Amino acid sequence: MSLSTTMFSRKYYAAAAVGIAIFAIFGSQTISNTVSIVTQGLQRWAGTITSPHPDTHAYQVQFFSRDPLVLYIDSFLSSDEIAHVLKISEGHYEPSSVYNNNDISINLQARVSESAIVPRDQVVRRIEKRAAKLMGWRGNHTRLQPLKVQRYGPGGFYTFHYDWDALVEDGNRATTFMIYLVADCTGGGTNFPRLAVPEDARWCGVIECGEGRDGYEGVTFRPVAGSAVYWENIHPNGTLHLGVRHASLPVREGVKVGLNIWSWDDAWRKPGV
Ligand SMILES: O=C(O)CCC(=O)C(=O)O
Ligand SMILES: [Fe+2]
Repeated sequence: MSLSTTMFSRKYYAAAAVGIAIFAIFGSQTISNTVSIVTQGLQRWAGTITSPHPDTHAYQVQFFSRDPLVLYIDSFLSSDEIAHVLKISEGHYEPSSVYNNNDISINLQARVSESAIVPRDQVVRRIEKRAAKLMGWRGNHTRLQPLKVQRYGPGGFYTFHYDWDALVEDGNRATTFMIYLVADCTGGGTNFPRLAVPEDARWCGVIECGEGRDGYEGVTFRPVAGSAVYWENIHPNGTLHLGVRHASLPVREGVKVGLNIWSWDDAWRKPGV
C-alpha cells in the first residue's frame, strides 16, 4: 500500500468512526436531516447556475374539462405571494368597469367590484413566469397582460360574460387564470353555466354540488385562497369558444379578492375575415 493510499484510508476510517459516533449519539433522524440539508444546499447551488431566480413553488394541476380546456390548480400561489400581491395593490383600486361596444363604463347592473392593476415587481414577475410556463410556449405573439386584482364586498358580482372580445378582428384574449387571493366569503363562486358537472363526486371538494349549486346551471368553482381556475378562450381553429361563458356569483357576506392573469394573442385573426 503506498503512503498516500494509507493516509487516505486513515482519513476514511476516521470519518467513518465520526459518522458512527454521530449516528450513535443522535440517531438516524439527525443523519437524514443532515443529508437533506446538504442535498437542498446542492440543489440551490445548482439552481443558481441555471437560473438566478428558480421558482421552487409547488402546485397541483388537474384537468377539469377538455373542451373547453379548463384546469383546476391547487395552491397556485403561496400565502406569502398572496399577502404580497394584496399589499402592493392597496391604494390602486378603482370601481370596475365593463366593455360594451368599444365603450368602457361603470355599469352596476353588470359588475360591482373594485379592480387594480398590480404594480410589477420581482414577486409579480415570478408569478407571471409560473403562469406563462404552465400555458406552454406560444411564441412572441402571445403575451401576458398586466395582472389585475378584483375585490368584491357583500353584494359584489360580475354578470355572465366572456373574456374574449367579439368586436375586435386583430388579436384577442387567449387564456385566463382566475386565482383566488381572499376567499373569506359566502357566495362568490365562479360559475360556468355551459360546463358539464363531472360524474366523479370527488370534484365536490372544489365545485358546488347538490344544494350548494343554488339553482345555477353548470359548474360553480368555490373560491379557495391560493387556488386557480385556468381556461382557454379560443378554439384551436381560431373561433371564440362559447363554452367559457362565466360569472362571479354575488358575494353574500365577507370579501373575495381574485387575481386575473390573461394572455393576449396578437396573431389571432377573426376567422373568415
Ligand atoms: O371573480 C370571478 O370569479 C370571475 C372574474 C371574471 O370573470 C373577470 O374578472 O373577468
Ligand atoms: Fe371573466
